Amino acid sequence: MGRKFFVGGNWKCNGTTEEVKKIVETLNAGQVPSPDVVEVVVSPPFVFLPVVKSSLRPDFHVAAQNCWVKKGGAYTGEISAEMLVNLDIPWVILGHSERRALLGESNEFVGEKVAYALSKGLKVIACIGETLEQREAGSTMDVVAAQTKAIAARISDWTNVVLAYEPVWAIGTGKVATPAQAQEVHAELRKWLHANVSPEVAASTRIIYGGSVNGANCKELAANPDVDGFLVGGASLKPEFIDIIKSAEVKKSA
Ligand SMILES: O=C(CO)COP(=O)(O)O
Repeated sequence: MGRKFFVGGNWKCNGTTEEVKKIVETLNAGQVPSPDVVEVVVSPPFVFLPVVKSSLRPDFHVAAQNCWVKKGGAYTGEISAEMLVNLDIPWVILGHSERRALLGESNEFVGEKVAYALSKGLKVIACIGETLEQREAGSTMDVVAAQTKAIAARISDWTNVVLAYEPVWAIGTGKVATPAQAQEVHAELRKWLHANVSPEVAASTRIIYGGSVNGANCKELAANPDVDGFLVGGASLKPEFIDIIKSAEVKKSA
């Protein structure tokens, strides 16, 4: 079936020139499995994309953390998909919960962004996930299905999409989902894709987990059959990101 393990590092709104240089040096020196085994994508803030792209090892790739919903123009402060393509930035993260919550990005808006970015040739890490209140109310699957549906309704080709399940209550809290909790939602999402998109898309789309992933908990999470990798926040700024990349080995021996 061949869903290649995927590890993304979301640096969020962090870093100085000096810190970025250090992180890249650490990444470049890290011993990791070959690109046949794991796909690694790091996502610095926009302003550092060119320097990271030009100094990063060639087997790792870069992603932007957002892009505008349509063709660029009079949208002060925005960065367009066209610009990312122009700079040869292959990936973009869209729909992160921080943007959904703090900047009011709706399911529909995120769906439109995903469709536009794909139409320009970008690959997309599309983020979904429930809040603690939603989980406690028992509506986790309804929430992530609605978020996924808003994307599915606007795209027909899932080849360049990675779906990142990031429960909001696990992001930056140190409160990681248990392997069973992650597996349960990933399996349900795959079922949803099977029923609502196609069996092929369900089988081939990578569903990665994000939320307090670190060097200590990654192997246990990676061992789950429907966990195809990670989107890492805080730990992606630290040397332990290399250990998280190495957790791809768990799949090889599975
Ligand atoms: O939001 C995340 C990645 O996009 C996860 O963040 P943390 O790994 O810091 O919890």
